[in-house]
Amino acid sequence: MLSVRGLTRRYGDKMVVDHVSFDIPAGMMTGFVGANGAGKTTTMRMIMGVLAAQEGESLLNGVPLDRDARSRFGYIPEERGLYPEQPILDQLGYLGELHGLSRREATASASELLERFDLLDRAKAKLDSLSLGNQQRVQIAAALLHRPTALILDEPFSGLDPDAVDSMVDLLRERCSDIPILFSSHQLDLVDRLCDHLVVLQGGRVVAEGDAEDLREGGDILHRIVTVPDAGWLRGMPGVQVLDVDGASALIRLEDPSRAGTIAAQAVARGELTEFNRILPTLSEIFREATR
Ligand SMILES: Nc1ncnc2c1ncn2[C@@H]1O[C@H](COP(=O)(O)OP(=O)(O)OP(=O)(O)O)[C@@H](O)[C@H]1O
Repeated sequence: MLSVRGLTRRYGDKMVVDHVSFDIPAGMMTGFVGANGAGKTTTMRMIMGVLAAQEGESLLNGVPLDRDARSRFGYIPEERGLYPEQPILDQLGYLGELHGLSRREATASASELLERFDLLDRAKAKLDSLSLGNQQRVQIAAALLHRPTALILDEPFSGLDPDAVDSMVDLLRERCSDIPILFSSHQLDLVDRLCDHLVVLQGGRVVAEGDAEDLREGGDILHRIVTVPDAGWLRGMPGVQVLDVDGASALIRLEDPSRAGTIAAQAVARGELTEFNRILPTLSEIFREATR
């Protein structure tokens, strides 16, 4: 588990990251979301040590990160960081060496990843001769080639088409299933689909954090109820807020969710109850609620 404890950064008088603490559990994809300027990139830079924290620290399994521990991480920085005008395989080989691999190991690992992305025949090409999506794949290859102990990925999916996102996620799940992964994103549909754990930042502070299922269970739970012939009777029920009725089907919010059984029993007594489902909020809805 990677943990962030009290990380703080000001620029002049402006507090940009304000005593931020959260966990990035191993074996999970942790989504890091927040509006532009919320402080995600600044936090990730402090975790990676490329920007000094003014207060606080980051720890891996309880041990504060030092240069050595960070050199085993994989990082995609916001500004990317590969050289546009240099051949791809040369760069990856050099980077692998920086991460402690021999040149031969680095080249073998880079070639394997490039092959996986169907880019091996472009290994000698300059990075900027590739499409943006393929450049992004090379960035991912650079983050993965030394079998990292944790991944810090700043907007790794931006600019990728849906198939490319899927193949990237398959690769992450396959090769990094037991390490902490933190990725920032503005694509809430992706966050909904990919996250096992979520951290929501607003104005430099954590406003929601937790496992996806716990957050959803603790959010605004609705019920879809279908009663034949008509669900209109629910409107008069105390403790039931009817959000929408369409003939036999209604979307309701219960003031006291533990009364769901009573409502279901009344529906049965009145006629035919054909459906009664809990509808958990999506992570996008949790994000919107937390940042309202
Ligand atoms: N070097 C700097 N000097 C002054 N202010 C800075 C500096 N770097 C970042 N900031 C400010 O810190 C705030 C947080 O920026 P940061 O890039 O961390 O946010 P973010 O959540 O990653 O945003 P985005 O989603 O747009 O990438 C912003 O208001 C930004 O203008």
